This record gives sequence, C-alpha cells and structure tokens, in this order.
Amino acid sequence: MPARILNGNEIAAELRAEVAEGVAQLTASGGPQPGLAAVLVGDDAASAVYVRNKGRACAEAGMHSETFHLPVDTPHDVLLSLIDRLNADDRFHGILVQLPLPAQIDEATAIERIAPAKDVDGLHPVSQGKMLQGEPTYLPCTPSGVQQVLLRSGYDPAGQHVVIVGRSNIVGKPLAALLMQRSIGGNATVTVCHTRTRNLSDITRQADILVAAMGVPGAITADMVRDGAVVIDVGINRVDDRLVGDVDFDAVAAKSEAITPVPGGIGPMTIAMLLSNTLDAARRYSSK
Ligand SMILES: Nc1nc2c(c(=O)[nH]1)N[C@@H](CN(C=O)c1ccc(C(=O)N[C@@H](CCC(=O)O)C(=O)O)cc1)CN2
Repeated sequence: MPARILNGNEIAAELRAEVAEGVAQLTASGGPQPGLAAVLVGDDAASAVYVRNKGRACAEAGMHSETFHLPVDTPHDVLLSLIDRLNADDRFHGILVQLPLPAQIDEATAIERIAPAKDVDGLHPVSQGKMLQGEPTYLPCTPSGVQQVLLRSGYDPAGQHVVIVGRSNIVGKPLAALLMQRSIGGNATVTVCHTRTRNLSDITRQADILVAAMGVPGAITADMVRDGAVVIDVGINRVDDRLVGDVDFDAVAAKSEAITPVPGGIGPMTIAMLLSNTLDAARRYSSK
C-alpha cells in the first residue's frame, strides 16, 4: 500500500479559516484587530519569501501586519531599539524576528528582547520554560504545526514512540518537550537523536512516529524506517533550485503508513500556527 500523504497545505488552510473566524468574532465583540510585526534583517531570499507569506496570510485572516525591513549591516543595538519600540506599540499584539539573523547580531539576545506577552513565535526562554512546565503559553510554531498535523490526521502521539532526529532550539528540543507533555497531543515516549548519536538507524527503526529535523537533504533513507511508521519531514532544503526535505521521500513513502511531503507538509503549518498565536495574543490583550 502506498503511504497516505499528509497534506500540510490543506490542514493549514483549515486552521487559517478557523483563525479568520476567531478574528471576526473578536472584532465583532469590540476587541482589537490582531496585529503582527515582522522584523526582517538583511536580504536572505528565503526569509523574504517567508515574511511575505506571513503578511499575506495575516491579511487573508483579517489581521493587521507590518514588516520592518532593516539592512544586512544593522548594528545589534539598532535592532534591539526597534524591538523595544514594537514592544510598546499597542497596534502589535505579536512580534517575530525572522531567523536566521546576520552574524553581527546575537540571535538569543534579540529573541529575549521581545516582550514575552508578544512572543507569538514561542521562541523566548520564558515561553519555552512555561511550555516545559506544562503552563499555558505561546507554543513554537513548527513544533505545534507538527503536533496539529498528527492530531488532525488521526495519529495521536499518546503512547507512541516518537523519534526526533535533530536538536535545534526552534524544532527538535521544543518538539520533544511538547510531545511528552501530559496533555492532548502529548503523552508520547520521545527519543531525541543528533549528530553524536551512535547507531542512529537502530533507534530510528524503533519509531512509531519518526520526525526528521536535521536540515540534511535526503538523510533519512528507507533502511532507517520501520514498515508502517508515520514519517514527518521538517527539513526544507534547496537543492539545484528544488525544495527537498530531510527524508528520501519516494523510498521511505513506499514502506511507511503516512508521510508529509516537502513542499506542502510542515512548512505551511508554521505560518498557520503563527496566526493562531497572534489571535491568542490579541485575545489576551483585550481581556487585560
Ligand atoms: N522567527 C522565525 N524564523 C524562522 C522560523 C520560525 O518559525 N520563526 N521557521 C523557519 C522559516 N519559516 C518561518 O519563518 C518557514 C519556512 C517554510 C515555510 C513554508 O511554507 N514552506 C513551503 C515552501 C515555501 C517555498 O517555496 O520556499 C513548504 O514547505 O511547502 C513557512 C515558514 C526558519 N526561520
């Protein structure tokens, strides 16, 4: 049986429609129009596309958004001053700083400068600490996108062995924390593998749900996957002008139960979850 393809475009569209409905209800009841400030530093072509797509998605959901585009040689303190201004600006309920940032800017310091109440990317240490402790907070967009794809496709992670390959701050580490939570979409047994993991394929073959998030094109090959596994590909790599994931798609699809494609898998979910967090931020602001 060929694998079921988990269509991230469709699931993200469903989520964005739910967010649009939430925005309409919030504004109809006298609440604010949710606003998102996106900060883009430099001229990375992929980042520019993602930020443009975030702006479009906001407009389609009835949200206000503005992009603050700074030159590639922007000094660190200029970026921090912009974030301070946005923190104090009531038009914006959410702020994101698009990653990666140019080398002269310390990513962690920039993210920590965002007011936790506006951290709709869920990357601030306060948000991540709360998530780890199971407290309500903004969940990081790509990990919560993975969780939503699983839940909305009927693959509840509860009791499943999830193996995550990759330990980045933006995907691997927060995804592990999210899927092990004692809550809906959690309760999984999680193993995190990385570049220093020995006998990697012995571990990946134990996965009921295998998540590839290492940023290496085609690194997960068919021999690393158990028959009937659910495979989630978080990698987005440009190879010869083509987008490919971290999974050798055709060979792995031939033996798995279900698989996300690249493009059209987890990428669109990242933007949908950002909108959902921004709506939450506006709701929290209006109930203050
Ligand atoms: N501040 C942040 N920076 C980055 C994040 C993030 O969540 N917050 N994640 C990634 C980039 N990213 C969002 O910012 C992102 C990546 C990919 C997609 C997407 O929809 N991809 C499409 C293909 C689009 C294309 O043609 O390039 C797909 O996979 O189908 C959305 C968002 C790093 N930086």
